[in-house]
Amino acid sequence: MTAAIDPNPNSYARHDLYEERETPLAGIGAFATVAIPSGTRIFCEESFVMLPETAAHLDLHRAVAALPDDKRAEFWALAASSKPSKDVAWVATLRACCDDDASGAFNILVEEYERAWSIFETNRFTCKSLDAAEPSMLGLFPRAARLNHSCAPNVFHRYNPLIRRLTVHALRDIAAGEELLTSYIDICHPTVTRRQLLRHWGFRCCCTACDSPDEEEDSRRKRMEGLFNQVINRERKRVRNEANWTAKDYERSLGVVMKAMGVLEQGGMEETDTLGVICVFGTQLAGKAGRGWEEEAVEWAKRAMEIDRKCLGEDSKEYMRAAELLEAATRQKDLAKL
Ligand SMILES: C[S@@+](CC[C@H](N)C(=O)[O-])C[C@H]1O[C@@H](n2cnc3c(N)ncnc32)[C@H](O)[C@@H]1O
Repeated sequence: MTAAIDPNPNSYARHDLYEERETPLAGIGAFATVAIPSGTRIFCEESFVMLPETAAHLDLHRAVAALPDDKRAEFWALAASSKPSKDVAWVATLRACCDDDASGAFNILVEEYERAWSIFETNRFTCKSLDAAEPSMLGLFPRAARLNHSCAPNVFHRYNPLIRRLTVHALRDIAAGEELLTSYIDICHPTVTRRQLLRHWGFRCCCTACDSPDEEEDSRRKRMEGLFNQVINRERKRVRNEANWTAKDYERSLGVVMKAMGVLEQGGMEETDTLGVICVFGTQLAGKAGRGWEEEAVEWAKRAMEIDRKCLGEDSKEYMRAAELLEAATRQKDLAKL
């Protein structure tokens, strides 16, 4: 089953659902101007700078210099909060390219390169290619760059390589006036780990999850991290050792999947990097486990499809894959191959 892809790129842009404005403590943010129902594609946009993960200061500066004037101005207006890189080899390379390095002009130039790098590090999004074997790229998206972070986000972002755009979807119903908040990191970590990861962006998160007085909030994420790792490790083991994997082994894996789903649902963490992935594993394992698990396979495939539709849209490869899984689970055929 494949979803129709809109050939008109302009129809991807939505300007009617939110506005950008200053927040009291987190610079500029994006705020809903109307009620936004769960699953709405709030906006979707092309990158204006896209570089390989291995790119460095000089590559970035070259890419920015090549932008048209309005885009270049947009780049320099973005927030710059990341700390300078420890890598300084590029300074010597830059010096070698400059005619006159005796004056203060060179220092000013270095500062400009450092600011560009800080803007890039503060605002870039990982863009995975269609082919999982291809290395990821890092992209800048001017609208998404204004989304602030929360560890209990109400929107979900993901680069969609099929339409070559970053999409932003509502994870739940959002009221007019609410700030749109995405998560810069995997939300299935305990607070102490999330704080470390968020140091990259130079702020201390005070979201409802980080500042929750409820200790259960943190222990749920610790449990989730452990269960998610268990599911992944058991899957790796199964793939290496599929011929010897017994019905008992499948049942054990499915037990961990069900526990993980329970914890995620309890915590309202219904997004595709967590619950969506778990539902796909559940469907595949139930399909391979065979007798007695058929109905679960269908239910989990439906859940995966729902979550991928909500977080990514019907034009995503994840949604299309979940639809294929549902079809196979419903027909009780070919599931073992997926
Ligand atoms: C991608 S930008 C987001 C937009 C930014 N606020 C702006 O003014 O353009 C990331 C930066 O926003 C700020 N920021 C994002 N989320 C925040 C939060 N929850 N609390 C405080 N600052 C935050 C940090 O300075 C961070 O490095």
